[in-house]
Amino acid sequence: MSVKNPGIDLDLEWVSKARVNTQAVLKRAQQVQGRKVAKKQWQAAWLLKAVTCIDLTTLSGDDTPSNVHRLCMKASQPVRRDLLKNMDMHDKGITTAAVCVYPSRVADAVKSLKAANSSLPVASVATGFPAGQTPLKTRLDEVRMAVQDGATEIDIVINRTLALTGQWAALYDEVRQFREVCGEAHMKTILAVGELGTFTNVYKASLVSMMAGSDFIKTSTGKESVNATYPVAIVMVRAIRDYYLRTGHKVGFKPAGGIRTAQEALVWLVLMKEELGDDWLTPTLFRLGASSLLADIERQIYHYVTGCYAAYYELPMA
Ligand SMILES: O=C[C@H](O)COP(=O)(O)O
Repeated sequence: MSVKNPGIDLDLEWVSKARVNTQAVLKRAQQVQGRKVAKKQWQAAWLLKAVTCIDLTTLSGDDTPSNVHRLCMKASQPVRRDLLKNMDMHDKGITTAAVCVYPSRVADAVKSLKAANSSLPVASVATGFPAGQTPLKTRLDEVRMAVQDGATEIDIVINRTLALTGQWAALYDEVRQFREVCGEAHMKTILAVGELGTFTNVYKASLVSMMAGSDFIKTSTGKESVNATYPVAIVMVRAIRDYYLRTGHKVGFKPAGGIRTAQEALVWLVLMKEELGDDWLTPTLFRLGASSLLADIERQIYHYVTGCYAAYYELPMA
């Protein structure tokens, strides 16, 4: 990743004046979902593009060095080589964008990738993921530990209590502190939109997180009951656009949570292209956070190449 957002001073006037037109957002989301996505070889190309934007994730209580190792191997070779060869894409270095794990598993992921000679980034969730309900000192220490263990991307969660009670200055200060302890690591800020109540709150939390120096804003942890939805994405990408127009800083977007099908991945790409343009169609500014999306994408690519569907056991880790 090379794009970095230095952030700006908190502009509370901008935040307090923000309003979102719910009906317009819902209408726009419906339009995007209804778009015809590219067919045949174009669709296969778009699916490969989606693969390169995935943060391949495991965030489970039963994660171990061995399943993290498997995840890393899959991230390094996400689509079967024979399928890529058939599409003449076998020497293009196609990998996922990163692997994403809990802080305690960062060292395992770094070790596995190093042993495989892979330079794939390791992202760590942090700051009391998923609820963010631990003391600030603990949350800051967690970021420090993940960075020390080799994570070069940190997915922090915001303090929803501050957002829900309108304490935007306090939220800005916390995110700023996380930014500092991230150092050179890229920071993705998870808003947990399913717990923010209103679109206006989502827009304000997006703005404050960007002002505080987030390199990406991310919808969800995958653990809330409502995760990445298209309407909420419209609100967030428009906040990204407004922030860019006002400051000149490009901030990335990461929908995450419940994204499971190739079809959904294509809709997310269309949404990015139409709302933010081609600059946001690369892993530097767009990620799909997902634990099980890759299986369906690989299956659709298999179908494109062979004309029939693979059983899941025919595709490793599918
Ligand atoms: O950050 C990524 C999410 O936790 C993944 O959610 P998922 O398991 O629903 O794909």
